[in-house]
Amino acid sequence: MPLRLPNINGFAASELRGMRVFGGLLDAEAQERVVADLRDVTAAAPLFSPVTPSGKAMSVRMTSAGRFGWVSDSRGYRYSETHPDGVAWPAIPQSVRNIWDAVSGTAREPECCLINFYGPEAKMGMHQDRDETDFTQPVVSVSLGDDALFRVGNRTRGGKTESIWLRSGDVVVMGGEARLLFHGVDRIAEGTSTLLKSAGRINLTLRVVS
Ligand SMILES: O=C(O)CCC(=O)C(=O)O
Ligand SMILES: [Fe+2]
Repeated sequence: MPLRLPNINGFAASELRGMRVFGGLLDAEAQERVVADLRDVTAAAPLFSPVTPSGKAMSVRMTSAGRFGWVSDSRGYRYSETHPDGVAWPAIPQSVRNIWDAVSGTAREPECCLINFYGPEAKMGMHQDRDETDFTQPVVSVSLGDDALFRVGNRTRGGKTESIWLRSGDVVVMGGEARLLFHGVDRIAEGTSTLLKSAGRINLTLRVVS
């Protein structure tokens, strides 16, 4: 996929190793709309604490919206059409789909909106997003709530990395050459945002799965 640098509503993307970073793409009202819509999602598909295949509890809590949700347990990491409780995932809210439409640069629709909730102590180790079928399709990440120190590495594990703080309303497109870069979250800066009722951060990742 060619690397496009769109200018959306006056927002020029900055770049981090080919990831496009739209700083402050969502204004306060847009952020509040998304958070309100996410409350409906988590009411139908509650946040759960995933366990890695090796049996370690992840520090983030998660749930999903869309046809597929991402799950992890002793059987491995995978996409599933049902929540661990057995229910279908709720639809991806329109407020979230609008973000995808603005920045993804693809005609495909997102099939999964993974919702990660980071408490003040949560982090996410360096990983690639590679449970999807088509790596020409981007992953779009939306940050809400407290700031997060986001680290980007290389296409193989290890090597030099670069970090940026992601703030509430920032949107990152991991596409093209940057689609398979290792990335993770080292820490959350507690109390840097008042968007959420409690301290912490929500990150959404929108994905084409099939
Ligand atoms: O929280 C973030 O900014 C990144 C989340 C992520 O990499 C993932 O869910 O795969
Ligand atoms: Fe990821």
